[in-house]
Amino acid sequence: MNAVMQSLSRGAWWSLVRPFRPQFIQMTWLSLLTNVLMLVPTLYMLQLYDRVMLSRSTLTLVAVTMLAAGLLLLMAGADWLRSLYAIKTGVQFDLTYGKQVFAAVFDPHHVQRQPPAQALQQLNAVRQFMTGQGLFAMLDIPWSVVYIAVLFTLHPLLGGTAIVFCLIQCGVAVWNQRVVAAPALQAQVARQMTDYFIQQKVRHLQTSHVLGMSQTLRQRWQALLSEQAQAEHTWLAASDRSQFVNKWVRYTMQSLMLAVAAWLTIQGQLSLGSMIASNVLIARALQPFDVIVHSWRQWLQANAAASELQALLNLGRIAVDPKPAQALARPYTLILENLGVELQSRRILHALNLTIAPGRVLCVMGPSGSGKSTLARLLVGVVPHSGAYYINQLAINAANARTVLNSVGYLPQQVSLLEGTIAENVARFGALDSPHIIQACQRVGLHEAILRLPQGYDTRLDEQGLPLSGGQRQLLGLARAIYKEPALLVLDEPNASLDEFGEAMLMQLLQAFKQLQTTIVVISHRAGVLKVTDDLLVLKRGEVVHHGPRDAGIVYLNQLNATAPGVATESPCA
Ligand SMILES: Nc1ncnc2c1ncn2[C@@H]1O[C@H](COP(=O)(O)OP(=O)(O)OP(=O)(O)O)[C@@H](O)[C@H]1O
Repeated sequence: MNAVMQSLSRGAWWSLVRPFRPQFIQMTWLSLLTNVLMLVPTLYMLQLYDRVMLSRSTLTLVAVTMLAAGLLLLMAGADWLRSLYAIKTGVQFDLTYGKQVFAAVFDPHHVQRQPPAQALQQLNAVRQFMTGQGLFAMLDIPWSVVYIAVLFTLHPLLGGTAIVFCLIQCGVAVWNQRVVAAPALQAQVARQMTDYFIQQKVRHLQTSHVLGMSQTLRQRWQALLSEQAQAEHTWLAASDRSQFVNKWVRYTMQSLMLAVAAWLTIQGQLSLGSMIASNVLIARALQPFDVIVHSWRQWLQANAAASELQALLNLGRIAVDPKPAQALARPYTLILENLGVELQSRRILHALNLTIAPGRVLCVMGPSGSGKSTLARLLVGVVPHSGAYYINQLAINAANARTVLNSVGYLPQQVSLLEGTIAENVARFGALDSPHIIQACQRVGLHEAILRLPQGYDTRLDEQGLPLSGGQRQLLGLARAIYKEPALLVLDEPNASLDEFGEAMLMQLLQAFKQLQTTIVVISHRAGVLKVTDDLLVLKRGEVVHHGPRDAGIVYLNQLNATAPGVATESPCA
């Protein structure tokens, strides 16, 4: 919690809103107009008491009233225009930062400091403050000076008293910030932690229930909830206390101002009209401070959100709109030179030197945790590395992988289907190219099963891939990988959930893609894949312990299994 609070930097808010300076300047001008025109009711009142009442002229009354009504209409127009500008600026803010936040949240090379939904909520918090009353109050503060100047023209004592009252109101605002800031942030962080806990755990509802974890999870959640309730109670109590003090100070000051004006009137130094006008003027002068005190909570949230957002945007230094993919000519030859991968300060892959040729199937085997999946992710460009990785002599790195790898099919170990229709998932959420979608599903033997679903290819999947079975989800992941015949196909445990028919289909598929000169890398614990394998790579603790043609590899694996069982779960010769 402390870390989050320490990360707050004062400059974050301004650096986020700085691009919108022109709009703020326009709003400031409109604020000037609104605030100057807000003097109209006061001046009107003065005219009525000090001129119309004395002259008893109906014509003057009508003329002054019409002038005041016209000016008030202008004031309402300026205020309305200011609100419109604020709304427009909010939309521009969303358009400017929305894309960047999305890109940063979806950048696989950065460890996320927060869940995606939270980043978007933070964007909302900053935008809401930018377009709300709190910001207008800040723009109005300089015009309090104008009201004080008018009070000075009525009587220097009134002006002096107003300055003292404004300073007191500022003091209350600063005290308010001191009292409320820390509990507000603690409450916000506590709420985020509770929400995050629920979001994460509810995904595995059934497993938690069956394994008897529900009760322990509930206890943990209750502990978090009670922390949140405690933090919110502290915050709301501090906030209510400060609002009460603020209200008391404000009303007392307004009454005192009236008392000073009344005393000056008794002394014959002030007219009756000026006495009433002074009460209106001090209310106007203090109003922005009052709104700021009330909006303090919102301001703190927006400021904290701005700091978190800025940190996120600095992390995600990736192109928001990547350049179109460079056309890498098929087929792909992959070359890894002295390539290493380090994740969270641990060496996962060591000095790999490999050439992976097209039109051949490379099978990667090795014990659990030996780095197979990391190698797969590296080949599809989502893992930063040292050393060199080339495709057809073009160097691939974490920064350019997205724009360079234009034809990749990847099936991760956890299939990771997205919420959406079957067709959308196969087409990778791009334009729905029905012939290719159907072709991919036919190739993996899923087409008939999809047609048997009431809504066929339009069946919606949830984020766990339901209503498809485990094997069907894996086949759908495979269909998504082979969609539009990629030049590079990386399959991580593609047969883990497949029955013998599924496995036979997979062999046929790999044969077919070999004919298309596809570069194929398959990670598997199961020996079945070896039937279509050309080359075998064996990893152990992140190092290549064997790389070469399949048959020599099988001899090596058999020897290894005899001395250290478990390199391949099944015996390759079985
Ligand atoms: N994002 C990560 N951050 C830190 N360490 C990681 C990360 N991903 C993987 N590792 C570590 O890298 C090592 C290799 O993991 P990897 O998933 O590549 O192994 P694997 O050979 O595919 O294992 P399995 O056969 O069990 O799937 C493991 O020790 C794992 O803890």
